[in-house]
Amino acid sequence: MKIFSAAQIREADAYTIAHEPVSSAMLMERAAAACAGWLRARFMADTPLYIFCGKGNNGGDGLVIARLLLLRGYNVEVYVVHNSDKTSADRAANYTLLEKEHPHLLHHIHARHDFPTLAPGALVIDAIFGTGLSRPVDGWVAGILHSISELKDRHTIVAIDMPSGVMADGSSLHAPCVHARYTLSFEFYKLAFLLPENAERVGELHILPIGLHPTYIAQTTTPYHIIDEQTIRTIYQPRKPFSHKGTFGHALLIAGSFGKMGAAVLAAKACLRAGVGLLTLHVPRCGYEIIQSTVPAAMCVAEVEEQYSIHFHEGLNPAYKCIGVGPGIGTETATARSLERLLEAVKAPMVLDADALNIIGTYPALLQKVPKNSLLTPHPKEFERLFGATSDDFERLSLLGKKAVELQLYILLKGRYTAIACPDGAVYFNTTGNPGMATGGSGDVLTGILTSLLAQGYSPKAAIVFGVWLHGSAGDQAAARLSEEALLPEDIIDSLGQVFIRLSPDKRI
Ligand SMILES: NC(=O)C1=CN([C@@H]2O[C@H](COP(=O)(O)OP(=O)(O)OC[C@H]3O[C@@H](n4cnc5c(N)ncnc54)[C@H](O)[C@@H]3O)[C@@H](O)[C@H]2O)[C@@H](O)CC1
Ligand SMILES: Nc1ncnc2c1ncn2[C@@H]1O[C@H](COP(=O)(O)OP(=O)(O)O)[C@@H](O)[C@H]1O
Ligand SMILES: [K+]
Repeated sequence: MKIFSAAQIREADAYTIAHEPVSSAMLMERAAAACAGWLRARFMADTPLYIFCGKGNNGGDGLVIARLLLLRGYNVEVYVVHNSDKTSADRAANYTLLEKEHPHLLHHIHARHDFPTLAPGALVIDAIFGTGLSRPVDGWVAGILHSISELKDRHTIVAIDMPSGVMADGSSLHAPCVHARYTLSFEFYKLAFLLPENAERVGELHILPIGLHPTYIAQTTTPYHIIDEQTIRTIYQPRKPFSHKGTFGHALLIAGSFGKMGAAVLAAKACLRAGVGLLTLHVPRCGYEIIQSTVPAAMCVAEVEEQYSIHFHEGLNPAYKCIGVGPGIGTETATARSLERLLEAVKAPMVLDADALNIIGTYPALLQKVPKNSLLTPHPKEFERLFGATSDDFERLSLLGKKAVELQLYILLKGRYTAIACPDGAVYFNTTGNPGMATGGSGDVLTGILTSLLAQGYSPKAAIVFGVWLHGSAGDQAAARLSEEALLPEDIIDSLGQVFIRLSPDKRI
């Protein structure tokens, strides 16, 4: 699913109007009807309802929502926020319509002191600004956005298309914005919704389809995409009946150290459950018995010492299809040296996570030695250690994309919506997963999955997109069974099977 900019959304709008028997007024009616339907399904008609409308088309949507809900007997008051002397034609037409039928329900806000006192338990609709916002809101209108946000603990705030004040394509980190409980947005995710800085503003997001033209959507390019299950189904390769363990590759995981062998166990189990044919673990001496007894399906090569030997790469088995390195390896100098030798010796794409990334953060010259098309999986702190601090999430997203292209690596940035930047400039956002996965070890599971998929022959892009989606989906299955609170990384691993079954309809029981 594509993520379009505000300008492209306007073009999609215009294209739809030009190529379908639908006018801009009808499109507004459609958008508002989708919102009114959503509201009717959740709120009773006697809920006190206050709709704040701006002077652009977002305000137009608010006026149509008011008219449609009045027809259903809702208890509506409309407040026009006079942010500008100008207005859009469709908004003006809908204002006239409402004024003719319900003049007593229309109120006007020209200054902050015009803000009303609300009845208890009210539903507040924010239709002041949508995708047309060009710069941060200031002056008394900013005060109105504050007044609405201040209501959030006592009233339910629903934003139409965007929480007012949030810009679709740029940071509004320090700008005044409405903090909504729900955002009902039309047709597309906006980039702003996917970044942590807007989490408290967007609240629970619902994307409502309004039938924008499929040809425009298919023809228009954008670097930003949402990973959807349809795409995953085209990536997933079901096993063929005559396949054997050699078909699914031999992976090597270099993970664990004294006190952190759990990371190696989790990555190994995830690697096996994600379908690898053969798995070898390379661990320090202390890890040998642990791996042999907890992951019997894996082979184990142990160092004679407690640290990683700088020569171990000389014994690398050429049969390894993919090497995953990092979870729990520590950042000792000897380990850093052995990582350097490994990066120099390996030519095929690898998976680098956790301490492998922390070591590279300390010795940045190592970045140039990482094999092209490798997968790097930093969380935000690791990302900062690798590439430096940024002042907002948009700047960080842009740095992520720039580094992936410059270094010809796949770099993901973990989070609620993990962003995967590709060497070709594309960025994929993952929407699966839940806060139950915010627990130590979840990332080790992801490393195991990615190493497994690369070893099985998935291309680096397919492996990272599929792997991140799979990890989040398994986390969702596990949370549905156990709750988010009780979820452990092992449960993500145990749920991988259910996700594979979902992807292969003929295997459903
Ligand atoms: N294709 C779509 O997605 C559709 C979009 N529609 C609605 O149309 C909206 C976009 O409408 P518009 O382009 O008219 O834009 P908006 O209504 O989002 O904003 C325009 C208004 O904001 C004012 N404004 C802009 N920046 C400002 C600032 N920094 N401070 C104060 N005032 C500022 C302008 O003067 C104007 O009054 C969407 O968000 C959506 O709600 C729907 O009506 C129909 C279909
Ligand atoms: N709130 C959340 N919503 C969705 N996914 C999450 C959330 N919190 C964490 N995750 C996922 O869990 C994983 C945590 O990885 P990481 O921080 O590296 O953990 P660790 O290093 O402890 O193993 C990431 O893949 C991340 O995307
Ligand atoms: K809005």
